[in-house]
Amino acid sequence: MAQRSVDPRVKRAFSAMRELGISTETVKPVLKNLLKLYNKDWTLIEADNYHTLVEAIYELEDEKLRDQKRKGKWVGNVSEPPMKKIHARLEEYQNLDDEETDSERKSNVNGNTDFVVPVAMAHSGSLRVSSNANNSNYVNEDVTDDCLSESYWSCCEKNFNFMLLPSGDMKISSNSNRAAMQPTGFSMDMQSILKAVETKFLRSNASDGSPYSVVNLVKELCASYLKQIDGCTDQCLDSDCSRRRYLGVEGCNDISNGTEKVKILLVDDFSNEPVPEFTYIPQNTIYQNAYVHVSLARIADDDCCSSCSGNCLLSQVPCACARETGGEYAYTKQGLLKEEFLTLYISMELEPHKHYLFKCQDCPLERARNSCKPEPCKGHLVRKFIKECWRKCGCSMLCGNRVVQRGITRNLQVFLTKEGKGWGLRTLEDLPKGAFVCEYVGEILTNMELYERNKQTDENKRHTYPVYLDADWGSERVLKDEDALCLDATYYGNVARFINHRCHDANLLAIPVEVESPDHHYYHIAFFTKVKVSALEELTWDYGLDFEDQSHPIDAFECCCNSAFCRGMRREGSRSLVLYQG
Ligand SMILES: C[S@@+](CC[C@H](N)C(=O)[O-])C[C@H]1O[C@@H](n2cnc3c(N)ncnc32)[C@H](O)[C@@H]1O
Repeated sequence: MAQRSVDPRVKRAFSAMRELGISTETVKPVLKNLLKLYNKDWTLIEADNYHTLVEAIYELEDEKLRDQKRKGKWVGNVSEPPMKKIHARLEEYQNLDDEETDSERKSNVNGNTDFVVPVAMAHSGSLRVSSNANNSNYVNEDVTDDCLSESYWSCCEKNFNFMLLPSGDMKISSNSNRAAMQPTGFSMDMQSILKAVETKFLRSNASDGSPYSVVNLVKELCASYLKQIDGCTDQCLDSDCSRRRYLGVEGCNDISNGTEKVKILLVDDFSNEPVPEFTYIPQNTIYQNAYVHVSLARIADDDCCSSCSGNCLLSQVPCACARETGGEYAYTKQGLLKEEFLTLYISMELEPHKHYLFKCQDCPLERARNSCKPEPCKGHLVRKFIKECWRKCGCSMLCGNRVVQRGITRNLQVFLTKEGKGWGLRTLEDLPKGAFVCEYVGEILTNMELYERNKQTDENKRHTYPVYLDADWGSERVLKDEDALCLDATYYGNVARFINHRCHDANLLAIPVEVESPDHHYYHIAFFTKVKVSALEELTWDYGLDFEDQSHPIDAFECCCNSAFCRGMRREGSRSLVLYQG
C-alpha cells in the first residue's frame, strides 16, 4: 500500500518542538486542533517560531496538571511543573532567535545549529544560508564581491563566530551559540581562521588546480545573511553597497531594541540622512497629565466575557466583547479584519460627509488653541470601535479576538524614501487584505500639553507626529482637558511614526481599538491593510489632512505621495494641518 507522505510543514513543526524537548505525541493533538481553529492557515502557527503552538501545548499541559492536582493525583515538583521548563526553553529559544536570521532559525529548528565548513566542501561548492520560503526574493541569487563593503564584514563578524576545529574544518555559528562552541574548538579571530582553513585545504587538495577561496565562501555567507536579515535585494547589494548604512555604530541593529517580537531594521539606500532621534517604545506611555485609568474594577461584568474559555471566535454565540461591533467579531478566524468592517472604515475615510460628524459645544482642540475665545468646533468623526477581549475575559491569549494586543508580527522595515518624504515604513512580506500591521504608539498627552509643546518648539522642529484620540468625543457634552487626549510620537514612539501620508489611495487604515479602557477617552489606534500589499511596498496612511486649512499654527508639508488623487501638492501660499485624526 502506498504510504501517505507527511506534509513538510508538519514535519518542521514536530522538529521545532523536539528542539524544545516536546514529544511528537504531545504536539500532534494540539497541532491538529490549531489547524482546525485557523482553517489550516499555517502562517499563524509558524509565526514567531511556533509561539502559538508552544503556548497552546503549554496551556493544555497546564490544564492537565491543574486537573490532576484537583483530583489529588499530581506528584511532581511543586516549584517547577514540566511545562514550565518547556516555557523557559521557549523563552531561551526566542531570545536566541533575536540574534538569528530566518534561515539560521530554520537550521536551528532542524537541529542543525552551526555551519561546519569541511575544507572539501568549501572547495567544491558554495555555502548558502538556506532559503526562507516567505522571502524567496532575497536568497539564492548570485552575490558579487562588490557587495562586501566594510560594513558587511563588521556586521558579519558581529553576528557569526568563526572557529577552527581540531580537524581543520571551520565551524560558523551565530553569536548566540558562542557558549556551545567553546569546548570543542579553538576560537580565534576570523581572518586567522580563514587563513588556516585555506592553508589546510591547499596542502591536502591543491593537486586538482581548481580555484579555491574560503574568503570568498565566507563573503558569500555574509552577503546571504545580510540579504536575509534586512530584506536587501540583489539590486541594492550590487549597485552601491558602500552607501548602504546600518543604524548604529556598526553592524545591523533593530530599532525596537528588542522590544518587539520581530526585528525592525532601518536602512538608508540613498544618502547619509541623519538617523531619527527618538526613543522606541512598543506601547503607549503617559507623559504627565493625561488621565488613563485602567483597572479591572472599571470593566463591568457585561463588558467582558469572564465565562468564556479558549478562543471566543469558536463559540456558537458571540461573547459580550462582540457587542461593540454589532454582535459579531471584527476579525476572521485567520486573524484578518472582516470585509464589512473594512468597507465601513474605508467609507468613513473616503466619504466622511456621509457619516456622523460630531460638533462639540466646547471643543478641546479649539480650547487648547485659544482658551479666551475658542472658535467653533470643526467637527469630529464618530467612529466605530473594535473591542478586543482582555484580562477580565476568561478566554486565552490565543483567542481570535485579541489581535492588536499581541503586537507586531509582520516583517517590517524603516527605509529612506526616494521621493523626499524622509523615512518611511515598508513591509518585507506580502500582506493580505485586512492584516494588522502595527499600532500607532506614542506619549499620551492632553491636547493642552500638545499645544504647549508646539508653542515651545522652534519652527524647524514641529511636532509632526501627533494623532488625536477624538473618535468618541461625541459621547460627552464637555470633555475635561485631562480626558481629551492625543498620542505624540515625536520623542517616544514605535514604527508607526514612520508611516507616511498618501492621499486617498493609501494602503493602511487607522482603526480605534478598545482593549483595556471602556470609556474611550483612551484607546489604541491600529493600522490594518485595506488592500493586499506586496513585499517591499511602502505602507501609507491617509492622514486626513485638509491641505487648504490655513488656520492651524503648524506648517504643513508639500505632499509628494504621487497618488493620482493627490490633494496636497504645494500651491502658492498654502498651509495646512499636520495633525491626524485617529
Ligand atoms: C509621521 S511622519 C512620517 C515619517 C517621516 N517621513 C520621517 O522621516 O520621520 C510625518 C512627516 O513625514 C513627512 N511626510 C509624510 N508623508 C509625506 C508626503 N506624502 N509627502 C511629503 N512628506 C511627507 C512630512 O514631513 C510629515 O510631517
